[in-house]
Order: sequence, then C-alpha cells, then structure tokens
Amino acid sequence: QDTHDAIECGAWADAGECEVNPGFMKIYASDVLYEDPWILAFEHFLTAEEIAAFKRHSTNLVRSLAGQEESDDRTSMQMWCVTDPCLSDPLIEKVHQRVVNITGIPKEHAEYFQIVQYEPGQFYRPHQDQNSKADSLVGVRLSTFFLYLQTPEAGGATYFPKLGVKVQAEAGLALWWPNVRDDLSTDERTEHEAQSVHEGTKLTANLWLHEYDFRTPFTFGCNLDEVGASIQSDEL
Ligand SMILES: O=C(O)CCC(=O)C(=O)O
Ligand SMILES: [Fe+2]
Repeated sequence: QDTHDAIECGAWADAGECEVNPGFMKIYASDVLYEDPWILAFEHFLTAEEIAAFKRHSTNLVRSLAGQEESDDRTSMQMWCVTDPCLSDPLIEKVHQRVVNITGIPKEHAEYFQIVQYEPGQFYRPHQDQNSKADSLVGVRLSTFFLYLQTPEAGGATYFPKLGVKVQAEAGLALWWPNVRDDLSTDERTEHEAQSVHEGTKLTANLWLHEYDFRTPFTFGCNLDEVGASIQSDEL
C-alpha cells in the first residue's frame, strides 16, 4: 500500500500538482532528528535563488538582543525582515508560503523573518525561544522555523543540550521544533544554543510561529509589551 501511495504521489507530482496545490501535496520529506519533542530537519529547503534574496536584504544589521536587551549571551548581528523591500520580496514570500504549507500555521501567526549573522567568536548561549505569555494577544511562540542561509567554515552548530542533538549549519537546511508542550507551558527540552563560529560567516533566519495572529496587532501598533512579543518598534 505504501509503495502504491508513493507511486501515485510521484505521478501527481510529475503532473505539476505540487505547484498547483502546494497546501495538499507534501513536497518536503523531513528527517526526524528527535521524536519527543519533535525536531524535524528539511534538507534543501531553500533554493540558491531564495538564499541570495535573504542575503541581498541582509543590510543594516544591528547587534542582536536576547529578550529585550543587549546581552553577553547573544553576540550576533541581525535585522528584521519587516519592511520593504525585504517584506514583500516574492522570493521571501514564497519561502514563507512553504513554511505555511508544512506547518499549517497561517502566515499572520508568524513574526517576521529575523536574519541573524555570526562572525568568528559570535554565539547565542543556551536559551528557550518561547518568550510570550499564553494570555497575551498573540499567544505563545508555539514553534520555531529556522533557516540556514550560509555555511560557516568551522563551528556554528545548533546544539540542543537536553536532547544531545547537534545540527551542523548548512546553507539551505531548515529545522522546525516546538517551544511549548500541549498545555502551552514552556518545553525546556528544546532549549538550544548557537555554538561559536570559529571560521567564516554563519547566516540564519528565525521565523517564530505564534498561537494567534501576530501580524495584525503588530501592524496596528498595539503595545508589544502587552501583546507579549519580543520585536520592538525601536528596532525597526
Ligand atoms: O543559530 C543557531 O544555531 C540558533 C539561533 C537561535 O537559537 C536563535 O536565534 O534564537
Ligand atoms: Fe533560539
């Protein structure tokens, strides 16, 4: 039966159904790096053209924050893809649509791509991405969809110390992991770190996926402390 389904699926894909009906067709096979909690890896998630688009928009980088302040725990540089030309770049939108197709989490529930660059010696110490209250307007950060945009020459792995999972940064690869448990309490098991880059440059992008619509309250200028989000208007 499985073989039959695979043949059928291949036939539909050859007929162009992946492009016509991307929300239904499962285009990307994932590698299961861990099962409870799920850490899924998607190889070749990004095309070279899409990676180039992210790189083109990686201008005006500023020092990253951890939570809402500068911290010795996070020494990278970053920018939010929250204004044009990054925001409405069709290639960037296409990547986001792919995230929607895989996760089933609507576009509006996502923050904006946060592009992060690490030079040698830069890192992000172990932390948990969930930072937003369950009773806030936007709800918790359910999960993280994480993109690798540039492979450093040495160092720069993503490490989940509680699970013993280590992922080498590799341009084009994507990861998806949960930040909360079913009852929306923080899942400490998915604590993770960006290990120091030793040589070369590592470029990545975070996309944090919320329980509720993030973009509408953000666009209407709601008080972000009240909505429990990390992105601050003075960073834009
Ligand atoms: O760069 C990495 O490997 C992880 C980065 C990270 O955890 C973050 O930016 O929240
Ligand atoms: Fe993180």
